[in-house]
Amino acid sequence: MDLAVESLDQHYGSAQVLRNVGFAVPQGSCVAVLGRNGAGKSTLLRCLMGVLAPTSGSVRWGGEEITGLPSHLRSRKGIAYVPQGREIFGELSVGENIQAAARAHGTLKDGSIDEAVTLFPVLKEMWRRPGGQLSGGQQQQLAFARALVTRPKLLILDEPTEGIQPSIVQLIEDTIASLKGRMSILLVEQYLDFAVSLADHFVVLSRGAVVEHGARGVVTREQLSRHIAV
Ligand SMILES: Nc1ncnc2c1ncn2[C@@H]1O[C@H](COP(=O)(O)OP(=O)(O)OP(=O)(O)O)[C@@H](O)[C@H]1O
Repeated sequence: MDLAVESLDQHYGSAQVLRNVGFAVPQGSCVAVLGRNGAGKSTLLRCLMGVLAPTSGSVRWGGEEITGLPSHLRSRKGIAYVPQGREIFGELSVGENIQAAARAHGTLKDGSIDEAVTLFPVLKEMWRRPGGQLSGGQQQQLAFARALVTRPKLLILDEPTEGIQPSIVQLIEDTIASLKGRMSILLVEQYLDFAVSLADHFVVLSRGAVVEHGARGVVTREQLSRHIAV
């Protein structure tokens, strides 16, 4: 299933934050959305997940219009979201965090939890520990596991390297690489090297507008970094 975003506009009050944004995530591909702080990346993802209603424009998933669909129905349709800051339940244990996600998606007893924990063995070791006591990297792995137990067709990742120590960045990169092809991935990043090593296609946002886009091998690193470097 393809995700197609067309002519998306978003305002916060009188401030326009997204301007005529359009791009696609073809089935099985990995698309990176790049841009500086404040470029509108998180706002775009909130519109894609139904957390915010765009002022205008459309989002289609497998050809179906989902622009007005609430978040929980988007996730039912196979779209999973790992938000910036991860938003895990700090009071709940690692196991409870993962089980709650699987229960909500009806995948509690179909092996999805074992599959997700196999990817992140540290979560097995920390199973009874409150999520709030994990390190940033461990919380990121927990957030990934929570998304993966829903067996998504599209995984949306908002800055997965933010606040993560270098050794875990490599693990997250390897994990995303291993998921490529099994599901579509929409990766929002500020860290160019990370995005370049994973994505097939790049979309660069600046002040809410798409200022560059292109496939790996077509768009150059200079074109990508021009709008990202401070
Ligand atoms: N709730 C809000 N109300 C008003 N303005 C907002 C709100 N959320 C974000 N903004 C503004 O919208 C613009 C885009 O913010 P957004 O968080 O989408 O950017 P971003 O590219 O994700 O940045 P970052 O990398 O810092 O997360 C910024 O100027 C920001 O200050």
